Amino acid sequence: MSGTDKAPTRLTPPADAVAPVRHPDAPAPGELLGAHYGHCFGCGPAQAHGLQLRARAEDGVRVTAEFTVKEAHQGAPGLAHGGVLATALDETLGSLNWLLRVIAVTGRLETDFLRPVPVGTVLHLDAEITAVHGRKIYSTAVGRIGGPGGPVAVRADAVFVEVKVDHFIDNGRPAEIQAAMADPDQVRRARAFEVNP
Ligand SMILES: CCCCCCCC/C=C\CCCCCCCC(=O)SCCNC(=O)CCNC(=O)[C@H](O)C(C)(C)COP(=O)(O)OP(=O)(O)OC[C@H]1O[C@@H](n2cnc3c(N)ncnc32)[C@H](O)[C@@H]1OP(=O)(O)O
Repeated sequence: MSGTDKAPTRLTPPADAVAPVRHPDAPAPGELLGAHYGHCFGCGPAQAHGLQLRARAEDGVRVTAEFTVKEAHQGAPGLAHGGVLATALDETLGSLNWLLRVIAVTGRLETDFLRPVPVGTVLHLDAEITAVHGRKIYSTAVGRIGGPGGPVAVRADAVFVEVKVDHFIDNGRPAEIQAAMADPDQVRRARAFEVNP
């Protein structure tokens, strides 16, 4: 049965969930994670109107990230679109899985929008993994405005589900998959994931 056939309402880890373990080869605290894919709408440098979010490893299983809201990201005049803000949270939460050396996709993402976020604002994101249960990775994030210690504008809780690289090969478009496989860095990463489950 696929995830879409179930009632995926739980964001609270089960009682037998375990604490996340930072992989020994995870990027050092302070290190930029870099884009996982050049054309990613969340982090890719090749996406002119994308978020171009930059995430940085922190201690433990935590990342911080910044996203500058641009004109292309508006919903209401002069304000960030809620879906774009959800994307920033999704991307930041997704980047956490690098610290476990696990490939995972978003299963569930629950977002609270607490304050409007004007164009030109730098959104300061802070995310951490809270628990792991089998293939499920539970995480939480906040986005602040006016500085890393500013008021919380958005927050989210999520469940990511671990997948194999076949998830992308089987479901992605052949042209993009072939291009990604031709990128030596991408292949290196995919291999690293395969040998470091
Ligand atoms: C060769 C080329 C190179 C490639 C290199 C790739 C490297 C890339 C690196 C990193 C990429 C990350 C990309 C980041 C982008 C930002 C993050 C996104 O936006 S990701 C896109 C949005 N998300 C999706 O498109 C998921 C679509 N959904 C699915 O594919 C499936 O539904 C999936 C994989 C999530 C689950 O399907 P199942 O058949 O594999 O597994 P089942 O058995 O259904 O679930 C496993 C466990 O997870 C729970 N689960 C499943 N769905 C859930 C949900 N929605 N909420 C809560 N729990 C859920 C289930 O209850 C089950 O739990 P129990 O083991 O029984 O305890």
